[in-house]
Amino acid sequence: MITPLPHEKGFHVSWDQLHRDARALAWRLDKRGPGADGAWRAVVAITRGGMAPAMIVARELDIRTVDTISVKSYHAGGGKADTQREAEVLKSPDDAMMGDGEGVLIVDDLVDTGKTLELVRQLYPKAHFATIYAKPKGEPMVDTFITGVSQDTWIFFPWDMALQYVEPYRGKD
Ligand SMILES: O=P(O)(O)OC[C@H]1O[C@H](OP(=O)(O)OP(=O)(O)O)[C@H](O)[C@@H]1O
Ligand SMILES: Nc1nc2[nH]cnc2c(=O)[nH]1
Ligand SMILES: [Mg+2]
Repeated sequence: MITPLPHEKGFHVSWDQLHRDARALAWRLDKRGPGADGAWRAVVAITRGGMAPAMIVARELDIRTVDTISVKSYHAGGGKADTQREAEVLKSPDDAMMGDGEGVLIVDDLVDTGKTLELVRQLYPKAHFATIYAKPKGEPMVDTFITGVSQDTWIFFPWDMALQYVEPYRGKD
């Protein structure tokens, strides 16, 4: 996990916005599969952030075969922001279903440095990689995305946030 602290800007995504963007991603992918009919064989979510987007994409495209891959990323040099990021697979999707990934849509919420997708791409080179959001460093790793944000932006997802009271701008003295 990269901490949000060094980031200049925050991009706050509501459930409503996420739903609309995930639908836009699904519509962009519709009939773009490798087969003659353009259908996709399966959707694979990169947990955990890819699960809600993958569910929405699978629903829009009427895909019932859904699996997950769990990737944990960490800083190789002990958690410092300037150290190399590494990634490791903790749980794999069904091997027989995946093959080399052809016809499979692999979905994540965002690509940042691209380390997570780089690892999954090595395993399933023929899969199609889709994210809702993408930062410039990670863009070469993703085939389809909806919204680009700058590298110094931290994206806040609705599952990481809660509504809370804020003091009025003109408070009592
Ligand atoms: O392009 P990268 O630099 O690899 O970063 C992108 C990944 O980081 C976040 O997941 P995280 O590993 O924090 O786990 P989570 O999905 O369980 O929140 C995000 O959901 C992406 O999967
Ligand atoms: N929530 C969240 N997780 C991330 N993991 C890597 N980059 C980000 C980001 O911008 N937001
Ligand atoms: Mg993730």
